[in-house]
Amino acid sequence: MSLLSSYNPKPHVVLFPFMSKGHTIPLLQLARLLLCRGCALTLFTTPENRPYIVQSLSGDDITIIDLPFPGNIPGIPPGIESTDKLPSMSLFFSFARATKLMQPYFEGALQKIPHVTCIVSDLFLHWTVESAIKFGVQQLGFDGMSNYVNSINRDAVINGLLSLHESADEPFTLSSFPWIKLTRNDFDYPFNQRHPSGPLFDFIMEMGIALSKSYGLLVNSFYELEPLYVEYWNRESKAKAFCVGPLCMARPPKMEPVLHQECRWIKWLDQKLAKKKPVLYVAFGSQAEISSTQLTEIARGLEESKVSFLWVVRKSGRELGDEFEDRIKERGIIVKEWVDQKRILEHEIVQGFLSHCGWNSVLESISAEVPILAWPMMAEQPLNAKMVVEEIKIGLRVETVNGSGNKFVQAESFKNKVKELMEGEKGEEVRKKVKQVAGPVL
Ligand SMILES: O=c1ccn([C@@H]2O[C@H](COP(=O)(O)OP(=O)(O)O[C@H]3O[C@H](CO)[C@@H](O)[C@H](O)[C@H]3O)[C@@H](O)[C@H]2O)c(=O)[nH]1
Repeated sequence: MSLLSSYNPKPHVVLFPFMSKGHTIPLLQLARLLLCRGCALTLFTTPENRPYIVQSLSGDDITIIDLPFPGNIPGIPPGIESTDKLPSMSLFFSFARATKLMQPYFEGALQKIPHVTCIVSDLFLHWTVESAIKFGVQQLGFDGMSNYVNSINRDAVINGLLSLHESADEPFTLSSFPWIKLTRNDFDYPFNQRHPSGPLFDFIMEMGIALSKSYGLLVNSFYELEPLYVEYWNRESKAKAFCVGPLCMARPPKMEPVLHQECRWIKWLDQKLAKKKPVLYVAFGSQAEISSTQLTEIARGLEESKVSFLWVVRKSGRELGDEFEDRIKERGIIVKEWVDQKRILEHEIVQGFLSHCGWNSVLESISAEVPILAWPMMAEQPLNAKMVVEEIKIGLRVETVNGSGNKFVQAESFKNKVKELMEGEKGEEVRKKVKQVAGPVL
């Protein structure tokens, strides 16, 4: 073969998503956009994640390469290669740190790919930046969070705001955004500590150092949603933010329409539409851990609200009691399978979303013009909830017992807030607002 015939004129992007649904899904959506724009792609994953990738992406211009996921990691059972399958989210850090053992395999494979234009990899895979430097290729980071959250984190850390007060409940004001008041409880471990330290802290610092060596940060957001925060980030940070979202607006995979017709929950939504009964969608992402006691409170709150609801329960559902489904069957449906969340949110009859405020869920809700009832649980979700409720005003928030440090919510708060969102004046206000906010992307 001549040199000329082996030369591929298409830009060739290497994508490496972190093995977590909330991180993989948006990068697969980005992959579809890049394919539509004529790029060739190589996507790295692991054997257990391959089927999910294959069902979401196909075509002549995409190569999928499996790298072995490290074995013998204490606490992580063999075959568990995605964070949503971990026996406990307390293993998240061990899982993320273990990925560094994939570096030699990644570099071995990279060596065989000619003409790589750039590498897009998750910040959790921070070691990929070193690989990119070795191969003389530009790398762009992806962290799946908003500019609002990235900017708040930066402002709080750089200005030492997290160590101001002894109590994690004591409010402080951000230096660059004085209208934002936070407490340390709004941050996840280790940043909810007055003097964060330890292996997880070191890991996050490594991510920061890697980002400073990146060409930039791809952000799943759009400028009009958070202009102040995009501008702040791009003024202050070496790695510039490129807003490429909302990625959920990317063309869905071809197989999805077939699935829709077969889903009992879509048929159920169609029936509610025929009866003009607005539905609240209830779902908490791919990895939230909810205790049985808390599930019971949600169930009672939903039942007593008398609102129609579709609830995706990631557990067996047995915790809800045998008669629960019978009692609510006129008004509610419980789904234990993986659903097409975007499709549900886009259903005309879905008019509210009780959400943990994972960033993908927030963007999917905005794109579908559905207001949110926010119940953040972990990671940056409390900050996303703050943005949803106080900054862009497209949602309400449930009340936790005993203030911000505790995430437990009683049935009464669920009931009252669900009614407020679906039937009250405040619900109407946020419903109007979300349509305005969605304007630029629709
Ligand atoms: O049955 C399901 C369940 C989930 N999803 C999709 O899975 C994604 C879930 O992402 P997200 O809403 O962001 O929640 P998490 O899975 O909790 O996401 C993690 O990753 C996000 C992006 O970094 C962070 O914002 C969250 O805090 C973190 O928990 C969304 O696209 C959903 O549409 C489905 O399609 N079907």
